[in-house]
Amino acid sequence: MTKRKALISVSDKTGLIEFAKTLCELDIEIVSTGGTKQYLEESGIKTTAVESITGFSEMMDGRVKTLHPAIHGALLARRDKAAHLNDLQAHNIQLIDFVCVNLYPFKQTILKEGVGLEEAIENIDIGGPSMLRSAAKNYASVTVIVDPNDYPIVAKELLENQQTTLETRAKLGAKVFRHTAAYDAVIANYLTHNVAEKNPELLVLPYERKQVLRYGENSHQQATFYKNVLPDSYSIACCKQLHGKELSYNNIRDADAAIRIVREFVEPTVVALKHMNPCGIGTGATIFEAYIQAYTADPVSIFGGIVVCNRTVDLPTAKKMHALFLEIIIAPDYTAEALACLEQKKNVRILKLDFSQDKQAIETEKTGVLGGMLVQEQDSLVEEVDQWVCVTKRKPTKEEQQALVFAYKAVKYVKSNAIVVTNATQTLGIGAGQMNRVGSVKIALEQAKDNLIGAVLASDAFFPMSDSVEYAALKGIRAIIQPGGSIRDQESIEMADKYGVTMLFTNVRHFRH
Ligand SMILES: NC(=O)c1ncn([C@@H]2O[C@H](COP(=O)(O)O)[C@@H](O)[C@H]2O)c1NC=O
Repeated sequence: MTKRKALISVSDKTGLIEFAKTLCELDIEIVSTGGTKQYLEESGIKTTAVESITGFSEMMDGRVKTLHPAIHGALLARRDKAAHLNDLQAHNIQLIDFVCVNLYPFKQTILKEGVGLEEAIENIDIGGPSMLRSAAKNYASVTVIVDPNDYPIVAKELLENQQTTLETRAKLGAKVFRHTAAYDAVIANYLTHNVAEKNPELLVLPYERKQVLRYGENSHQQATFYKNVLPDSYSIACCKQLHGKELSYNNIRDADAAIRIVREFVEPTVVALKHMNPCGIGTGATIFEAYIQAYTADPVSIFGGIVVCNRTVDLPTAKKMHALFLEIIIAPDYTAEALACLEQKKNVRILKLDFSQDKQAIETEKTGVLGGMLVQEQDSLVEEVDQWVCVTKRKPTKEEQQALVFAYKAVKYVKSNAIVVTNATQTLGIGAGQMNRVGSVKIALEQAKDNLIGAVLASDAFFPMSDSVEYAALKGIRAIIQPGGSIRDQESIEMADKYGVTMLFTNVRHFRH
């Protein structure tokens, strides 16, 4: 009786020797390609060269080695169809029952420094996915392994029963199509980018599971966190957790929102955030100062919130944080004493984020809608402050100008209709997500009411009417920044002039819905 055959052709050799030894123990003949054969034989594992089956030697630098009917016929033949088996016999092809293939490292190649198109193209695997797909299509009879993590389960079943179960083969087959689809998606996106195609007719998104979450937005919703297979600018997906409970769905979204804000600032900055909106943004000469600014911006809302710092957390800052209940702290690093201080609380999630990564936001923004997905560029436009126009008689003082720059950075990250009241180093009042703009103005000013000397106000979009301007002026605001663009801008300008308030137009709107 001819031995059962396993075809092994792998780039990632993890766990291979042990698995191949198990196949030998079970008297399964191993057929392999050049590099894999050499690797196995160096460990004393005897294999048959794939060339002895195809009758062709590998050619074109490995572009063609297993692409042959003797391989694909052996994998695709239905074992329950006499006609298929007759075809095999007619061509003297023997069945292959096991396939163990993983692919040329395309992703790792394109991530290397200075890799050109030619090298990338040579790392597009063709023969490997073809074998995987043939085997996976025929999972009813063929066991296919694309992930070395699956060697143990297959080995176990073979050692116990000489064969794998249909259930396992079906799972492994489905996994293959996920892997080849994701592999092709990375290639497709790379080549699409290469030809600068901005709106391709098909969107293919390779994401890998990072974490199965305990639940989603609410405890009755299932949820999973998937991350882009290609690392992008610094993000919640790249954070390393040093301490505390597992991140939840809401934690991840909030942390993401907070990280986006801190990206905007170069100087030491702390962002405190709750429910996708900042409740305090503070800057200072040191991270301690910045934290105090963010905390005092709204000492009530920060409770149970998320704090992101863009500098190493030191002991004095950690002590202040420790005095509060915070869900998550994110920073580029922590001094040993600061970490020890924060770790006294069992549950607080302490995360480290490498801020040195490229912060240019190249990843697009994707929003799910029922039945589809919207894709847009991130709102990463850098404001050109010298293009802002003062439309009122009164011009901003130097201090007001600094505060207006700070306010306009902050308002961009507040849910529309967004209004922020700030000084030059901290938010003082934040009106978020109201259905009319004057509602947000009132909320922001009510919160800032004890700190309005020298405060400025920013709006993420134009004022449709002059009522907001009047309200702000009556409360003591002396300078306002907004995009402008309403057909009734003139009314707002006149209202500002009436109260001696400065108003700048930026001509750039920053809705955040
Ligand atoms: N061209 C082919 O027919 C072909 N057949 C298998 N491969 C790949 O070659 C790699 C293994 O090659 P080797 O055993 O020679 O080191 C595997 O990642 C496998 O997916 C091929 N390479 C690329 O397409």
